Parts: sequence; structure tokens; C-alpha cells
Amino acid sequence: MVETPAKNPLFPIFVKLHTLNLLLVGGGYVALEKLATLLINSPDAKIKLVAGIISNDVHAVLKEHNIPFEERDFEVRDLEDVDLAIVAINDGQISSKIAAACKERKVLTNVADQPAICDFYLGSVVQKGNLKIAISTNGKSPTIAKRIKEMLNETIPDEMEDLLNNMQRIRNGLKGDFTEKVKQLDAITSVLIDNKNKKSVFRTFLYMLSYIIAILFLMIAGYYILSALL
Ligand SMILES: C[C@@]1(CC(=O)O)C2=NC(=C\c3[nH]c(c(CCC(=O)O)c3CC(=O)O)Cc3[nH]c(c(CC(=O)O)c3CCC(=O)O)/C=C3\N/C(=C\2)[C@@H](CCC(=O)O)[C@]3(C)CC(=O)O)/[C@H]1CCC(=O)O
Ligand SMILES: NC(=O)c1ccc[n+]([C@@H]2O[C@H](COP(=O)([O-])OP(=O)(O)OC[C@H]3O[C@@H](n4cnc5c(N)ncnc54)[C@H](O)[C@@H]3O)[C@@H](O)[C@H]2O)c1
Repeated sequence: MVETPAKNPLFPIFVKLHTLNLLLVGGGYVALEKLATLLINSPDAKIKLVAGIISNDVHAVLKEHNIPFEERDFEVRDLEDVDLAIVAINDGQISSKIAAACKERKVLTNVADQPAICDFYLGSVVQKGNLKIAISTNGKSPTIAKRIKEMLNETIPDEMEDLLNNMQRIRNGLKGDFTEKVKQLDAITSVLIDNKNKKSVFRTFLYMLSYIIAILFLMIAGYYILSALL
């Protein structure tokens, strides 16, 4: 049976950007950030960039990674053969028009910082070798997503890559049917959850953070109530 719906209805997927065509519209600061995120995660992503003005920093990344670009305003023909688009321009009305043109052509679109017209959001990404964790707050607080990423980056040991490689070797060497393999893999890895009843550093971090935020919220609310009364 399907479980009750989660509070965050976004469905996470891991996309093979090296097999898809991605259009990035914009050549300023935000486009630079998106470009960096794309390349860190998917160095072989098939990206094309279009922007009225391309900053020197963006130019440098385009050159370094051999990414095709055109220095002119977006035109609908840019969407030909495009699977995904990220729009990072400084004009909300034009962004909405580009998003509408994308929708018409069934191109999935992210408009930086405009959740209402996005088909998908970018997440904060934790990477330890082959392990990748994507974090979403359903758009509520990208800053918290960033902090949790930093926390996980610090707490997940670098040895994770060795663990994954060893597990792959064991997995490839296992005999028996599917159920038997799952049983053996569960048994080998059970040590990882044996400590589940102990309070983890991560949980303590989250408790502390939520208390601090609650206290700050009360202080700010108190300030506004008092200044309205006085
Ligand atoms: C995760 C990350 C991925 C990435 O972009 O690569 C990401 N934003 C990041 C950072 C960040 N963005 C903003 C700040 C300033 C502080 C703050 O506002 O908190 C910071 C923090 C910083 O930069 O330190 C501003 C901001 N962002 C959005 C709005 C509009 C709104 O909320 O209405 C505004 C207000 C703009 C304004 O005020 O003008 C909206 C979105 N930002 C999202 C993703 C999607 C939801 C993700 C989620 O579910 O949490 C969503 C919905 C759509 C999207 O853009 O995809 C990246 C983490 C970087 C990392 O991991 O290091
Ligand atoms: N810079 C930030 O830290 C920041 C933070 C939050 C939100 N934002 C928002 O993100 C958006 C982009 O910010 P930015 O700092 O990258 O702006 P920017 O001014 O540095 O760059 C804007 C880019 O959009 C391009 N552009 C504008 N219209 C275009 C069109 N029709 N076709 C193609 N390219 C076009 C410009 O040529 C330029 O390259 C803005 O809406 C801004 O309010 C920025």
C-alpha cells in the first residue's frame, strides 16, 4: 500500500545530465553559481548558455569547460532539442515568458529564486565520492538546506568511498537469489544502524538549531508586539 503523502511533495530524482541537453539563460552572478553547481555535480553535462551580457567570470568557466554559448538575448529557437532549462536573468517578466515557452515545448524549467514558476528546484548537495545526498526544504529555507549540507559534509567520513567500493565488491560476489542477497547485504551493514537509539551529533545539532531559531522568532515577535503597543 502507498504510505500517506509526505509534507514535502517534491519527488527527488538523480538526472544524467551528460545524456540530456540543458539550456542556461543568463550570464551574471546567479548564472555563475548555477554553472558551478552543475559542473561540480555533472562535469560532463551537456550545457548551452545564452545571455545578453556574459560576465568575465562566466566567460572564464565557459572557456575552461568548452561550453557553447551565445551572447545575445534569449530566443524561442534556443529551446530546440533542449530537455531542461535553468533561467537566471534579472527580469521577472521575461523569466515568466521564457518559462511559458518552455512549458509549451515540455521543457522542464527552473527559474532561479522564483519557486512559483519552477517545474523543479535545485537542492543542496552533499558529495562524498560516489555518495550523493540532495537536500530540499520544499523552498522554505535554502539557508537551512545549505547548513544541513555543511553538517553532513563534516560528519560523513571520507572513508565512505572505501565502504562503497568494498560493498560493491561484496555485492558482485554474492551468490543466491535476490531475497538471499538482500538478507546477506542487510546483515553485513546492520552495524551502521546498531546505534540508532543513541542521540547522534546530527540530531543534537538540529535540536539546538530549532531552539535558537524559536528563541529568535519569539524575540522578534515580542519586539513587534511591544512596539505596536507602545
Ligand atoms: C539549495 C540551493 C541550490 C542552488 O540554487 O544551487 C537553492 N538555493 C540556494 C541558496 C540560497 N538561495 C537564496 C539564499 C539567500 C538566503 C535565503 O533566502 O535563505 C540562499 C543561501 C545562500 O546563498 O547562502 C535565495 C532564494 N532562493 C529561493 C528564493 C525565492 C523564494 O524563496 O521565494 C530566494 C530569495 C531571493 C530573494 O530574496 O530575492 C528559492 C529557491 N532556492 C532553491 C535552491 C530552491 C529551494 C531549495 C529548497 O527546497 O530548500 C528554490 C525554491 C528554487 C531554486 O532556485 O531552485 C542553494 C543552496 C546552496 C548551497 O547548498 O550551498
Ligand atoms: N545576485 C544575487 O546574489 C541574487 C540573490 C538572490 C536573487 N537574485 C536574483 O536572481 C536574478 C539574477 O541575478 P544576477 O545577480 O545573476 O543578475 P545579473 O544582473 O548579474 O545578470 C543578469 C543576466 O541576465 C541576462 N539577461 C537579462 N535578460 C535576458 C534575456 N532576455 N535573455 C538572455 N539573457 C538575459 C543579462 O544579460 C545578464 O547576463 C535577479 O532576478 C536577482 O534579483 C540575485
